[in-house]
Amino acid sequence: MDVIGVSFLDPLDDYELVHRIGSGTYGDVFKARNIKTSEMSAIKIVKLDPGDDITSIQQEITMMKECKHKNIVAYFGSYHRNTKLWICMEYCGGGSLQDIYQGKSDPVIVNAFRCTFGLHYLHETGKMHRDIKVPYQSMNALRH
Ligand SMILES: Nc1ncnc2c1ncn2[C@@H]1O[C@H](COP(=O)(O)OP(=O)(O)OP(=O)(O)O)[C@@H](O)[C@H]1O
Repeated sequence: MDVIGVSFLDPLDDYELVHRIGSGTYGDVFKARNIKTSEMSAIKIVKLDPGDDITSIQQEITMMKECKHKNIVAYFGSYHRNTKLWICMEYCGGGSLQDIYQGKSDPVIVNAFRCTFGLHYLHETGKMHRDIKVPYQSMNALRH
């Protein structure tokens, strides 16, 4: 079973695991530090057993690799070592977009996010605002 486009080197030569962030469908996700650059990373570690269907995980890797944009989580690379697949990506410490959407985050973040809905409205109505400000008050659920 070969996952395409992964390294067979030891990921622990490049990354130091800091702590476990959580777990998802495929395995645990760890916060990690790049040993050379000190850059923080999130690493998904997936246990692969012989005969496992790797189609979905391969799709996830391919999708991450293809998406290169400053506002999309960056893909750093993957390793297949022993029976584990390590998928390394940019660490996003701000919580999930769903938390922000539901107003469960820092008021500045929630309100900055709310502003993007305002921008959408302005663009739809053909208007441009050149001095958007972020309010710092209510934590009501977002209106959109
Ligand atoms: N790049 C990241 N930076 C910070 N935390 C992350 C990152 N990717 C995942 N996490 C966190 O790790 C945990 C597991 O994420 P994972 O993507 O494996 O599963 P999920 O999104 O919770 O569910 P599913 O596997 O069904 O998509 C979640 O708490 C998630 O917020």
